[in-house]
Amino acid sequence: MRLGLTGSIATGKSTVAEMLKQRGCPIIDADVIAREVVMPGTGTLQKIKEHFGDEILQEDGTLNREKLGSIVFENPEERTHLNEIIHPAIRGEMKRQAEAAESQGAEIIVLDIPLLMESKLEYLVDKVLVVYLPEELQKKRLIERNGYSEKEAVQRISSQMSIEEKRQKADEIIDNSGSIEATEKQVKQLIEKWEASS
Ligand SMILES: CC(C)(COP(=O)(O)OP(=O)(O)OC[C@H]1O[C@@H](n2cnc3c(N)ncnc32)[C@H](O)[C@@H]1O)[C@@H](O)C(=O)NCCC(=O)NCCS
Ligand SMILES: Nc1ncnc2c1ncn2[C@@H]1O[C@H](COP(=O)(O)OP(=O)(O)OP(=O)(O)O)[C@@H](O)[C@H]1O
Repeated sequence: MRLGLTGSIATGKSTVAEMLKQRGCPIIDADVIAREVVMPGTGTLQKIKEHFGDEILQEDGTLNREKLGSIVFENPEERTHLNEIIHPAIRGEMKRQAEAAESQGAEIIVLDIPLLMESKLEYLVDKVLVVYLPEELQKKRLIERNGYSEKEAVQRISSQMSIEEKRQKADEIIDNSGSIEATEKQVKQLIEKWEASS
């Protein structure tokens, strides 16, 4: 089964992915792939440079992520443009890795995709699991983790579909507003449920 793991920024996807990994599920991480597909020498990085200009690269030729982030999170049109450049490469690589994990006999394969719903990628997976937090707590954890100002945090949160809407569209929900142990318990119960039904 291909499980789409999603949520919104800082709701706890990586935390839950790590728990699923500990229980033996292979994880395919869209954020990691998003970094790989813009390595120096890739066609994707070339296209980003053509659109955003040479200033978007650092002196060593790698992408200046902070600078690109500050452009695309302030400007929805630029964000759409970046998505059009980078998302096809991410999708292709995710599919390739999922097929490889399946051919090695994995039963539950986790595709960790922050923008699964925004990018309409439900077709890539069999079930969607949303890691949920009320928005106020999401903002608090984001500010604590990244040291963002209130404005930077709100800009990033509002550049995604709201977590309430994602929760309504989910097949399964993990509520990560409690302790790590409480989240761990929900992960365990879900795995047991899937294993019993397979
Ligand atoms: C703009 C970039 C360079 C900023 O890099 P930075 O290192 O600061 O952030 P990072 O990649 O760790 O992303 C952090 C979180 O921001 C959110 N996010 C990233 N890209 C987007 C986007 N295009 N739209 C909305 N939210 C986004 C996601 O929740 C993600 O988990 C980078 O996020 C990027 O290349 N984005 C486009 C690729 C993409 O859509 N990635 C999301 C996974 S599919
Ligand atoms: N149950 C919890 N209690 C307290 N803090 C938590 C809990 N779960 C996660 N966190 C913390 O909240 C922050 C966000 O969690 P995490 O990095 O897993 O989110 P994410 O959804 O993967 O984020 P992103 O979308 O940015 O990749 C981290 O600093 C993490 O340590």
